[in-house]
Amino acid sequence: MNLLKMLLKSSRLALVLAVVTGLASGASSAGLLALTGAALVGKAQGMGWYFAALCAVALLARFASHAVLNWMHHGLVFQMRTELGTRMLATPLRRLEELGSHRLLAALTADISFVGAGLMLLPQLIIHLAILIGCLGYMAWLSRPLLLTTLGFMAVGIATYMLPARRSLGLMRTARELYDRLLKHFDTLSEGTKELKMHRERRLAFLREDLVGTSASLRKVDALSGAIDAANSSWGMLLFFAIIGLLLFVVPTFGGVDSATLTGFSLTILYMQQPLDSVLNSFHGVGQATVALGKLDALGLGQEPPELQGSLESPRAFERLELRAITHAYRRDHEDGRFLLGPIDLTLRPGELVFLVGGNGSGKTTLAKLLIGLYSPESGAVILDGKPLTDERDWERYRQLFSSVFVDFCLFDRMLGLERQDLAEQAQRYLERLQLTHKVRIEGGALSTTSLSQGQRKRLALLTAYLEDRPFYLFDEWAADQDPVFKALFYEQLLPDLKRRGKAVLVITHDDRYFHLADRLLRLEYGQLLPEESQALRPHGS
Ligand SMILES: Nc1ncnc2c1ncn2[C@@H]1O[C@H](COP(=O)(O)OP(=O)(O)OP(=O)(O)O)[C@@H](O)[C@H]1O
Repeated sequence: MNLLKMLLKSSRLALVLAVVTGLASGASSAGLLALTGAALVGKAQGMGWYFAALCAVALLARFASHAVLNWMHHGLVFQMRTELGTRMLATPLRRLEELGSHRLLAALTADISFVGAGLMLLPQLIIHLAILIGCLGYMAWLSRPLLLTTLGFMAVGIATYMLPARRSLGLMRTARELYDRLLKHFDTLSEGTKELKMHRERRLAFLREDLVGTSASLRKVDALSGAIDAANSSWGMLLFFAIIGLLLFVVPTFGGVDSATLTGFSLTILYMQQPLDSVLNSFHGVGQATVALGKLDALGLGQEPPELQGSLESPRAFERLELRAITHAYRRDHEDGRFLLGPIDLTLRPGELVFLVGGNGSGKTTLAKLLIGLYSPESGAVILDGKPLTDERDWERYRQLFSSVFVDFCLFDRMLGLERQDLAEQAQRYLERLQLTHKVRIEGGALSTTSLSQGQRKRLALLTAYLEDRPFYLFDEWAADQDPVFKALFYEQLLPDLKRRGKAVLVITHDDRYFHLADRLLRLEYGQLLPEESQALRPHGS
């Protein structure tokens, strides 16, 4: 039902067109069949032109119906891909992290294609059901008692079909869960290639227990569900031939039915074979699409709120940014493992160079994500220039204040969204400053390469941040991969330059030999911000 609603919502006109042309195709084929039947018993003299005209209508209608269906299918897949991508980006980061990339990938690939294929089946299902109803009407006109016999057989067929079909649907759900697990293994396969290659036992265990194990379970479940559907479809066809057998071999022995009626009945039933076969076979595809749609719903993706529609002017500066008693907790199954950050009170201003330090797992990155609006605080408030952020429009504008480079940064090979007159010259200047001119060129707003060492890639991420030219810069252990010379350049020249330009800069770092360069040193311990240390107490040199 969900599928039908979705289809009606997204392409009502195309659906109507597909059904109308499909019905015209079915009706003209039925007309051809009726004429053939009449001709066989010598009742269609002089109707050759009707036959030719019906052939032309059947051809055109069939072509139009398939063309509309094809166009509709690709339109729907396009629409789903676009909508899903947009909705993923409108979903809170925390939710996306909880889902994991494998589930998102499964949705973007498998679910979209199953839903697309299932939606394609629906118009055909409607057309074929209409043709079947039309045939039943014709049969009622030929002989009511024979129709009742046929309907009796059909009722047995439907009843015996439903039970295995439900089992098959259950198996499809299991298969879909297994597919999620398989994609997680694929993730491991690509991310852990080095570790798997270097350790034979680990590799064999991974292949045997994870990849092959899940893959084999999936094959078993898929094959069983396919076999049930095939058996079901064959059972339906068997009943169908049983009806023909009954008409041809049993009914004549009772007498009372003329040969014209029997011929008409048999031909109609033969004509029903194709739509009936198609209806029976489509249950598998519709079942898969229903399961996929359920998975897409279960992702719980967000929608772009209405307040974000239309133009949105980004703030170019701020005076004072306050975090007031903000908290964040990572929820886990066991409360023992729960990490709570905050409540945190913090005020930051332009022109300040602030270092955020603390042990591994003390909450620095979490605080950074809260600060720049990637996570929403569970309690407390973020106040920008005296005004607390309330709706999504406030938060979206707020996020435009920041340029950030996280540890797991993404390097875009094009300067997306950075159209400016002097972009190329500026980028060239920064490339020189970052000592990358011998490696990378900017060509038509794109980087000539991103295949570089990790330290060089981080410098390119810094280049993008420079070009964004926003009022607040956040670096999460940026210098960790830099050589000592460039590390010194970063702390002693690049950061002070940003400060001189009036930028607020927050640097997450473990490099204690540079702590003395910060205006303020914030220290986190087990999710709590310690009282700020005075300049005199800071380590100077390691
Ligand atoms: N995605 C997540 N899901 C659940 N818990 C998380 C997640 N990310 C972090 N945590 C937990 O939150 C705590 C703080 O993590 P966070 O990454 O903020 O620490 P950090 O101070 O930046 O550490 P490091 O110096 O190692 O980068 C950790 O104890 C970690 O277990």
